[in-house]
Amino acid sequence: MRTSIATVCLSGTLEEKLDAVASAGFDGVEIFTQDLLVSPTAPEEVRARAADLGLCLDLYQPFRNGVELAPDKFDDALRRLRRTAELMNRLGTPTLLVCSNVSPDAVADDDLVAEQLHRMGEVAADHGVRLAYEALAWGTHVHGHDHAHRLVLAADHPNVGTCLDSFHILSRGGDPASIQDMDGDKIFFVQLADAPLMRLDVLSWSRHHRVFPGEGDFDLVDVMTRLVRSGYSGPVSLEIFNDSFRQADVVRTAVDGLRSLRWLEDRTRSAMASELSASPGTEGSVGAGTRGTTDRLELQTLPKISAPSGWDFVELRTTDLGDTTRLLHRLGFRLGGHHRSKDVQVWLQGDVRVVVSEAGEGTRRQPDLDPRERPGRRPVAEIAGLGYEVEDPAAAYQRALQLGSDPVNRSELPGEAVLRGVWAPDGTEIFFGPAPGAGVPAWLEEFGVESEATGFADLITGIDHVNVAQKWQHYDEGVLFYTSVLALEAAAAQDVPGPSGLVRSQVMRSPDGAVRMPLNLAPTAAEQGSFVGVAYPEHIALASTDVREVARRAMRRGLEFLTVPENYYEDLVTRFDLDPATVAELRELNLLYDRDEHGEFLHFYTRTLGDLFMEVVERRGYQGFGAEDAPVRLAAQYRLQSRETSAEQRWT
Ligand SMILES: O=C(O)c1ccc(O)c(O)c1
Ligand SMILES: [Mg+2]
Repeated sequence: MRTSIATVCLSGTLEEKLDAVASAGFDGVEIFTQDLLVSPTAPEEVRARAADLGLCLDLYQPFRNGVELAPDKFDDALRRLRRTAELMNRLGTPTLLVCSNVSPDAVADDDLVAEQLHRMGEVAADHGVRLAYEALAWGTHVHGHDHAHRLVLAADHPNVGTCLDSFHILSRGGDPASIQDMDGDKIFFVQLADAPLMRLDVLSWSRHHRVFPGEGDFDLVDVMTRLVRSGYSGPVSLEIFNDSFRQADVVRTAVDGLRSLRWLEDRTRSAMASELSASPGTEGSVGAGTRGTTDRLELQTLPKISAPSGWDFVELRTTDLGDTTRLLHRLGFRLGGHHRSKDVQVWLQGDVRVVVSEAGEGTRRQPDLDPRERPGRRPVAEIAGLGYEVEDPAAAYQRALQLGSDPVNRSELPGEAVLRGVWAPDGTEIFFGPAPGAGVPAWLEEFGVESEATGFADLITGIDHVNVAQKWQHYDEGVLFYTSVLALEAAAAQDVPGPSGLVRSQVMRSPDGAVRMPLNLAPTAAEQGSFVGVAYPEHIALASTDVREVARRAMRRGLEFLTVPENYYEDLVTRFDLDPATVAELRELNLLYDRDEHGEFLHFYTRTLGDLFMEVVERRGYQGFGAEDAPVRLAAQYRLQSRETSAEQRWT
């Protein structure tokens, strides 16, 4: 499948965009007029630069208000078209996107429109270019892909075809099924965009909220399936108008974009497996289709994976080993051992394995959280890495690389277990480990752990969820990464009110719930105005069958809890009619409480250590994540942080 991306998706100058698109590995690019006209680079130079980069200039766009015109206005449209076609010849772009008319003056007469498209086709033919007519969702009269295609067929000119854009089709509830009945050779261009479902007028929705495939709610596998059946063989291009993408790092956005297309291509190939196995093709790709076209879309596949079956380990990195390991001890963890060749410890309890390493030079995960750049701040502990148990670690690693992820290099000595990992967009190191057979994982032996059984009653049994902070620039990228690289599924997003802003929260989970990761949108300290603090802290939530006993033991061992305000407990009684003894116990142990239709939820939070805190949860059938309690936590953390910050300011 030939991949392309519109320059409008990306931040920066035209020149920066071309470089990023090429370095990400796209085959081609759509040039937006706006990007060219603000550039000092001549069209011929753009063409040469693209050729040097190995990029095809697939499309030039948009040509607006050029059709569906009153006859007295059409001559000027043809004049503009000639000028545009000349420019396209200099650029070397073969196809021009012609939008349906959005003006109140647009003409509704289909015969006239077909005739105008035919005459435009003649101008295009004179210049050796093609016109791809696209129905904008907010077009005055032409806003459906079927309608646009009927007009194209009626125009009956070899240089006039259809441009399909998934956003315009799906945002109006259009049915993509009709695509498979189109002659693929009459589809001149295809643009893909996903979007979250919203109640918003289609124009605002399209111009601000499009996202890459896999980052929203549209069924693009269905669109792709229809497209394959049509026999279309041209580029599949991304056209995403998105406020965050326009501000994010151009190279990262381009990599994210190509990841979305590769993932979609693979999903489509799987969805069409039985249909396509009937047709000849090379291994891992799809050959000629039912229409007998020799070059219908070829779909590449990725190494197959299933979602992780569990957590292998979490790795904390800290500048204060004492503080961090004390926290673990207070929660009932015991030192499992020291790594035989690295300065790393492992702490164990139940099925939970926490690797603790000391932060050294160049090991910071998020540079803006570096304590050395913030003299006077508390020592930092953070989630550095997450290990997952997967069926086939080598395949999962290969797949992640094919999806454009950067490998993590961990030095290992001969004979030591190989840790295969990649960087998540949020800076976490993601490791693929084998699903455990009998006994302890191989890597644990390097810590001198021979058996995980200890004879202690482990009150903590596993990891309930891990909450990872995402920067707003990379939130959608994070969702796609965890979807495509780990096969997690995205639940609906929620907004949690906090003192420094709404925190967007979205749970990524494996189908059986063994791995659950709420992603949280993290405003950074610098973006917080007067609020000087660390970014949104992350946390590991530990599962327990008796959270009250964990809390009691932790209290005896001196754990600093995040304290819960009395107002919260009063409200609990109002909400749930709890009896006084229960509430007294919750209060004594700093426990929070929630209930849903499935059951009850008891949990507590520790105070934040650096950029990290821990939560211990007891689910009695409950299926949520304590969203009602999160604002209480955010407010308590905010108060502590501003108190600590102002104390520091007094001291410095
Ligand atoms: O928002 C627009 O105007 C616009 C322009 C060109 C397109 O291809 C499109 O899908 C939307
Ligand atoms: Mg479009």
